[in-house]
Amino acid sequence: MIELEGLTKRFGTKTAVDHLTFTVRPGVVTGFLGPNGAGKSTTMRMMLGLDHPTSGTVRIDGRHYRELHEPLKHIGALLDAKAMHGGRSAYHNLLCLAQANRIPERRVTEVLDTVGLAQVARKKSKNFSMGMGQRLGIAAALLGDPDILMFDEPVNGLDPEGIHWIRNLMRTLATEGRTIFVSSHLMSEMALTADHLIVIGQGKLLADTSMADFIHRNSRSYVRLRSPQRELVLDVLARGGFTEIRDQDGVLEIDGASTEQIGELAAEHRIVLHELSAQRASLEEAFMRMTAAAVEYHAQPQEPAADAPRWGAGVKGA
Ligand SMILES: Nc1ncnc2c1ncn2[C@@H]1O[C@H](COP(=O)(O)OP(=O)(O)OP(=O)(O)O)[C@@H](O)[C@H]1O
Repeated sequence: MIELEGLTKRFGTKTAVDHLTFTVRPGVVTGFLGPNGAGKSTTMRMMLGLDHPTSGTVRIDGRHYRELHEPLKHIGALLDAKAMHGGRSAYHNLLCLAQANRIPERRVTEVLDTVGLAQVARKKSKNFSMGMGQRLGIAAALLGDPDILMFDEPVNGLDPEGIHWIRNLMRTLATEGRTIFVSSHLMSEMALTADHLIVIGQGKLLADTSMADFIHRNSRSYVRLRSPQRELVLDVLARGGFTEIRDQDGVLEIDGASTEQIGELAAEHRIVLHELSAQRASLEEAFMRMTAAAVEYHAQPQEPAADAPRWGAGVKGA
């Protein structure tokens, strides 16, 4: 378990992390999200004792990082995969780490097997591809067989097979009862991997909730409908009190309605439907919606294109 209480970090006048209080629990994958510059890396560095908090505390299994005896056996982390010694082989890099942390040499072979680098174990790590370097960094995190694992952007540089592999690895590690804390900018990947989310913006906590709840609270859900009797549908919907409707090239998107309500209304008026489906926003849309106000560096605002959909009451684009 990782517990943060009032964790704060200032760099001069810049407050990178602002009174963060949350707990990362075992047995689930917890995703750590935030726009660029939100303070994710700084938070992770403080969790590992690499940066000192200006105020507040981080506890790893109830203790400060510096109080941990043989820390790699408690917490393993992938922060910067390039941190390895390039002139050494993968095996030698891990062996040095194992020896410095009183970890038996057999673990080196085990973790190289786990991450799929056994065949290239004797090759110098400076010749590794980005994906292989990432796997080596993950092997280092796993070396002490820790109960807590922290991964900063673990899928960086991995190909689709590698991404699938790390997703399964994280889920398996969580199933074993470990605490898994992972940051990523790849929302589609996060949606498949994480059970719980911590979201920060400008150093502050924005959400600490389950994945399902986060998407539910921050997304727009609507009913999508296609019918050859569009005019009749619009008329019936208006009379039924459904006024939040957007027309997207003949496909109607109706807010504040359920498929049951619309389906029954259509049946009552003998309307032919070619499509009727409930739509829910993706994690990416939910994230964009929640963090819009907390993005540090906005792109220059641009005039919307003439055909861009606009929102308001009534039928749009009709
Ligand atoms: N050593 C430092 N000195 C001064 N400012 C820093 C330092 N490290 C981070 N910052 C600032 O603190 C803020 C948070 O940075 P951090 O790298 O933690 O964000 P992040 O969420 O990890 O961003 P990204 O998603 O882009 O990696 C940023 O504004 C950054 O410029």
